[in-house]
Amino acid sequence: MTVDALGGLLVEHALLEGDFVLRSGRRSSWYLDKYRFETSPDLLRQLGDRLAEAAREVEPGAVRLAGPALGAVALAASASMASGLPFIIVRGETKEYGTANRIEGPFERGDLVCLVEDVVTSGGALAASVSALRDAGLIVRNALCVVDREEGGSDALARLGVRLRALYRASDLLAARKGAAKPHG
Ligand SMILES: O=P(O)(O)OC[C@H]1O[C@H](OP(=O)(O)OP(=O)(O)O)[C@H](O)[C@@H]1O
Ligand SMILES: O=C(O)c1cc(=O)[nH]c(=O)[nH]1
Repeated sequence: MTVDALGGLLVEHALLEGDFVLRSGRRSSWYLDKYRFETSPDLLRQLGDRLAEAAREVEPGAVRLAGPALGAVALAASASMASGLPFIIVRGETKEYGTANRIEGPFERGDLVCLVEDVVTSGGALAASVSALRDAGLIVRNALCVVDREEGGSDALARLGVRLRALYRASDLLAARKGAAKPHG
């Protein structure tokens, strides 16, 4: 499948129009519902293949992928299967019982990881994951996402010393949507 064809399927399956409050508190007239593409086995496989390829390019020395919960876990799992790299899961909050982990899955201090995210808007969610990973002694220099909404996330991450590579820019997806977005609700 070509990059453009996969982008078209993301729009077809997941682009919603309406009035949405985003994680950052901003409002938007559109929303890319990642769970609509991550729950499709064909799309998940295709995205995992592309994220694995991108991880090899941007961080060839990575020994693990890292997926922030919840949305990026399926993507990290798919990219892990495609690349053979193990992955870890970054919780939003430390678990309050059992292992009391913030980061799930085995790792060693000093491991170089490549972050995998679904959608980046302000970069706030990824910045929190970068802090959690660095606090645990992991090295993070690169992050991948499926869609960069181009609303400051890349610059915010750059200020933390993390480069963001997106499979798709929102402006390209929106330009190609040709009325494919679904009304929400
Ligand atoms: O770049 P930001 O401004 O931080 O916004 C993007 C983040 O917000 C969404 O997560 P959401 O809060 O929907 O969490 P979920 O993965 O738990 O569903 C999205 O999946 C990113 O993680
Ligand atoms: O910024 C967000 O919260 C956000 C935007 C978007 O398009 N999709 C999503 O899952 N989250």
